[in-house]
Amino acid sequence: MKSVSLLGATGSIGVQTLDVIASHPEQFKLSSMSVGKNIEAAEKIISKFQPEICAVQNEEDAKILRSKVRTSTRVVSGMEGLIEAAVSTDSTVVVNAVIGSVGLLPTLKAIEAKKTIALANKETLVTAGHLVMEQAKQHNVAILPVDSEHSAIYQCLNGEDPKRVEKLILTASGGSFRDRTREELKNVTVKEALNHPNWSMGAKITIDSATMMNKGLEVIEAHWLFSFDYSKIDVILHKESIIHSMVEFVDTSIIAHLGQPDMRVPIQYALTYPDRLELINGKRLNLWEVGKLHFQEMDYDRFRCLKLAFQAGTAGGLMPTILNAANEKAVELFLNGHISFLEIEELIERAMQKLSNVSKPDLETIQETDNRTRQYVESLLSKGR
Ligand SMILES: NC(=O)C1=CN([C@@H]2O[C@H](COP(=O)(O)OP(=O)(O)OC[C@H]3O[C@@H](n4cnc5c(N)ncnc54)[C@H](OP(=O)(O)O)[C@@H]3O)[C@@H](O)[C@H]2O)C=CC1
Ligand SMILES: CC(=O)[C@@H](O)[C@H](O)COP(=O)(O)O
Ligand SMILES: [Mn+2]
Repeated sequence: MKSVSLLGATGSIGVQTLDVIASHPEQFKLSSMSVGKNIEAAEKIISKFQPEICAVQNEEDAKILRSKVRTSTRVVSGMEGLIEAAVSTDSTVVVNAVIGSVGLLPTLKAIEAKKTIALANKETLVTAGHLVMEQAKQHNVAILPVDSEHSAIYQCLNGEDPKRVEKLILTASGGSFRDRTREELKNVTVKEALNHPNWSMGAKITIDSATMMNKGLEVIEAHWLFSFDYSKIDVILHKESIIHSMVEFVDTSIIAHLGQPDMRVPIQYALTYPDRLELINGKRLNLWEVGKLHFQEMDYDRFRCLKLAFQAGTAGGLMPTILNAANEKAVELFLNGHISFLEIEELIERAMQKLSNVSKPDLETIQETDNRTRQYVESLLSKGR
């Protein structure tokens, strides 16, 4: 029986993780969980899974939840609560499925507590990859990828000598606007941007996918997870999301990972690794039903966010922190109707130009820069750009 701590239980990855846990009750139990603001959903999850701890973002919501909970679950709140949910039970694995750089501190604390990390929260590695990987090495803790591309690469690399790897090839669906020109992107709406062709995901990552920043964040995530230089990481457009990613070797062989676009597969694999379990209600992939698979070279002028992410990753230091924080703020502004779709990349670029870089930043500098970047992006808005 594996005991699981789940951060972000009410989100897209969180709900699918609960589905995996419930589908194999003999294998998994939920020992702790966290939610943001959705306490109605939290109440239902608590009643079904009876975890020891539930962390809620705000104390006011925590008070309401405490008055409703009928189990012995302890309801805690704030960042302290989130960390408690990550470290204070007998769990051996923490699934980090919160959104944004808020996931960084609980990840670092969970590593210190020697928990295996099943990482969906890519912003954590983008904002402070060197700190997370150093900490994991120091405590001999595994970081297992949940992100579909990284889970695919992890499986393609299995047992291979990294020196024999030519390239990691991440596939990108192209998101909601893959067939539109830049001219056509000027007036797209939030509703259109939220309509991803292949995956049903949370709002922020769906917008990231439409701007191609998701792939940019994933390039940086791959750099840290697999220790490859950016010159060895490539992105290719593949609109069907059937090949989840590939690895090319020095002898020209390419190993690819294929499957249905179903996040329960990489979530479950991270929980069972190195073993596998049947995916309950999983749809098998019949390639004759798919028919053709399509591939296209990446156009970095069309997808400027991807270019910015490669620049930030290659520059290193604080640049990925700035890229990530500016993106989080800009996406929030777009989702709230304050800026247009193309202004997302503009604000990120301006933040990267304005804020200065520092190599090997410590945690405090990263947190301070994250805040300062968000404030800078906000200030551009109030100045009317
Ligand atoms: N969705 C997907 O298929 C994939 C997602 N990922 C990555 O996984 C992570 C989660 O994505 P996804 O599930 O789509 O996101 P969602 O927006 O669906 O869920 C986010 C979760 O985090 C909680 N949350 C939000 N803000 C805070 C906060 N400030 N403090 C604490 N908790 C908070 C939310 O709580 P509440 O709803 O209660 O407010 C919710 O439980 C992201 O990093 C994403 O990039 C990676 C690959 C695929
Ligand atoms: C499911 C998953 O891992 C997402 O990150 C997905 O990859 C988004 O798709 P694109 O970014 O390729 O549009
Ligand atoms: Mn992905």
